[in-house]
Order: sequence, then structure tokens, then C-alpha cells
Amino acid sequence: MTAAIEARDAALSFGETPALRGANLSVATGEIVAVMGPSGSGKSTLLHCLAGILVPDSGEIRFAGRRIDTLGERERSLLRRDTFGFVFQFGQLVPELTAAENVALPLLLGGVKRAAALAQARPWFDRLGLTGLEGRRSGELSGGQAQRVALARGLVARPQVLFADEPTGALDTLTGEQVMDLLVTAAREQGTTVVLVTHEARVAAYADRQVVVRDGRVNALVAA
Ligand SMILES: Nc1ncnc2c1ncn2[C@@H]1O[C@H](COP(=O)(O)OP(=O)(O)OP(=O)(O)O)[C@@H](O)[C@H]1O
Repeated sequence: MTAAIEARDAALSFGETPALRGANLSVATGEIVAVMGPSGSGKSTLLHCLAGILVPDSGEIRFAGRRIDTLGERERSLLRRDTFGFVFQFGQLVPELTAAENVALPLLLGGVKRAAALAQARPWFDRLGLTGLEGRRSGELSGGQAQRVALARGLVARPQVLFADEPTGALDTLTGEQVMDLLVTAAREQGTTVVLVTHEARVAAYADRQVVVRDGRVNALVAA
């Protein structure tokens, strides 16, 4: 079966620093994979390569069987906008926008009219336990609330792949588990493939499969 997203022998250096040294990872459609590993091992670099944010120096990145590392910057940017969703550690909400506008943002960028985009954003507030917070700005939300808004924004356009880089990294354990519960439930409902970078075993346990990046290479998780 064709993988949803795949790295084949991907290598990337930042100057003299090798971040990836022949990384292989194949994620099936609808699969939720947690990428673990020590600090500086290459997890975020791998995620950024898979998501078409970075281009490896060598090797291949494929989405639905098609190479994306050979695409130009504009094509990769459109692919990211139209096909992928993103959630980062600190939410990175746009502070000037309301929570509802933040959630609607990927739709607005994709050309959906404002009223329609906001209408599509609205059900996410009930779904993620954020009812009544639609008009708040990020400064008026708790860390957990802001991260749930970021999660809604990552999923609102029904991306085929959701890339999540330490989505619970800034949250306490309980709040982080609530966010993971919501992420996994929503991704499964939509059939969204998820690549999740985390250093927390408790968070990785929500995934279907865990892999470990060490020195820029991907290994299957082997029980200690
Ligand atoms: N933009 C950059 N410029 C220079 N070096 C970088 C850059 N991004 C990452 N690196 C280096 O590449 C290596 C891999 O970094 P990466 O961020 O992928 O690791 P990570 O496993 O995600 O780490 P962490 O868990 O600490 O976030 C590290 O040695 C890092 O210092």
C-alpha cells in the first residue's frame, strides 16, 4: 500500500551539523505515529522535511507516493496550505485575532469567504470544550485552551496529514493528556494521518506506533 507520508534515506545538514543522516519513515494513511528521541537527535528536522518545510540535501520525501522534495517552494507552500495541518508547542496563535478567527485562518488562507470560514470554525469550539471562548484573543486564554484552539486550527481544513511538534510541551500533564485525547479522537474521526514529535513517553503512548530518532536516523521503538 502507498504510504501517506514517507522519508527515504533523508539526509540534511545545517552547515557542519548533520541533523538527518539517512532517515527512513513510512506512515500509513490514518496512522498516528509518535517520533521520540533525545534532544538534538533530529526529530523536528525530520518533521519539517516530511511536511515540506525543509528540503533534504539527499534522499526523498513522498506524499501519497509522489515526491514533494523536488517541488518548488511555491508548490510546497500550496501543498502545506491545502493538504497538511500543523500544531506547534506554543500554539502560535495570531495574537491580534480572536480564537474563532485563528481557527478559521487556514480556511481564509485557502480562499473560503469569511462568514463561511467562521461558520466552519464554530463547531470546533464545542467539540474541543471551548464553548464561549470564540471571541477571546490568545492573551485571554489559558495554555491548555490556547493549545486546543491551535489544534482546532490544525484540523479545521480536514488536512490529510497533521504534523504536531511537541503539541503538549508547554502544558502540565493533565492538560496535555486532554489535548492528546482530543487530537487522537478528532484525527481518527477524520481519518487524518498524524506525525507527532514528543519527548514524553506518556504522550507517545497515544500513537499507534512509536519510533525513535537517534543521531539523525529512525529506529523502531524497542522495549527496554
Ligand atoms: N536552523 C538550524 N540551524 C543550525 N542547526 C540546526 C538548525 N535546526 C536544527 N539544527 C541542529 O540540527 C540537529 C537536530 O535538531 P532538531 O531540532 O531536529 O532536533 P530535535 O530532536 O527536534 O531536538 P529537540 O528535542 O531539542 O527539539 C541539532 O544538532 C540542532 O542543533
